[in-house]
Amino acid sequence: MIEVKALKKRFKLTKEHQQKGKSKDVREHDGYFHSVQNVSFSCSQGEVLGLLGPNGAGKTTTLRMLSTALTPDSGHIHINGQNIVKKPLIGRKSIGFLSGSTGLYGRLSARENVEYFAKLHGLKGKTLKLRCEALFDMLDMTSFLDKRAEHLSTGMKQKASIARAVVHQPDVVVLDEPTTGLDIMTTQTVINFIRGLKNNGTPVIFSTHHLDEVALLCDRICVIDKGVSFFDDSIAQFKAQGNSEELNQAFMNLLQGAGHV
Ligand SMILES: Nc1ncnc2c1ncn2[C@@H]1O[C@H](COP(=O)(O)OP(=O)(O)OP(=O)(O)O)[C@@H](O)[C@H]1O
Repeated sequence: MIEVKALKKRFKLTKEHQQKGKSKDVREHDGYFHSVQNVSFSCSQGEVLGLLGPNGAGKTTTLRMLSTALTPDSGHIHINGQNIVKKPLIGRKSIGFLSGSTGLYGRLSARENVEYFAKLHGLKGKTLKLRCEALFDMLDMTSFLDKRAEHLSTGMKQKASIARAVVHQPDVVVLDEPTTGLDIMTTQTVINFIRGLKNNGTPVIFSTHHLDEVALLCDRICVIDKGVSFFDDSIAQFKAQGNSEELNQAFMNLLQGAGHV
């Protein structure tokens, strides 16, 4: 289980970043951009949580704190009771993180990339081979395993990046917009893969702008805007914010209710 409480992260503003005039974001003050101001949510065994919010809401900044790439200014992130803000090494072992950038080594093949990260996580021998082969199969990667990463298509790179992120069988999987830019077939493979993680009991948190994927996968929803989470509840409660099964309406109603549009 992962519990996130009252996360905050601000960035020091350089002269180039400072905006002038009325269009200035309310989060820009005191020489800082307060990207994440108060974000809380939780996700238990076997649940999938969708992190929703308009562009610039603070989703990626939040997920980068979960991955330990960024240190929160304040707040807590507990995985199975361990505070990973205080113990980032435990966090790195416990979380599988897919970021927006692929992070693959261009000169290594897809197979070599995944096996390399498996070795970094201490896997070896038959265990490493079996784990990698299982992932290659689940993500339908066999046709391009020996191609260099720099020559792979967007979808192939994304599959290799996902395999790389989860090769160590992390306790929690965090995916930043995992299907952005993918074709229909590849999107379906990724959706099936997330379902497989859920069925194995792994909590999955993913950010997305695609509400059709939310309807297919999510048990819980967290909505954030302007760096603040103002909804963290079940998919049933999320749907209840609209008049029908139409999730777009629920999303817009929530943003309007919170005074964000
Ligand atoms: N290093 C930084 N310095 C200054 N501002 C930053 C920095 N990183 C992020 N921000 C700002 O924080 C805000 C939140 O960005 P973030 O990437 O987390 O949003 P997002 O919800 O993931 O957006 P999108 O849906 O467009 O990907 C943005 O306004 C962004 O410009």
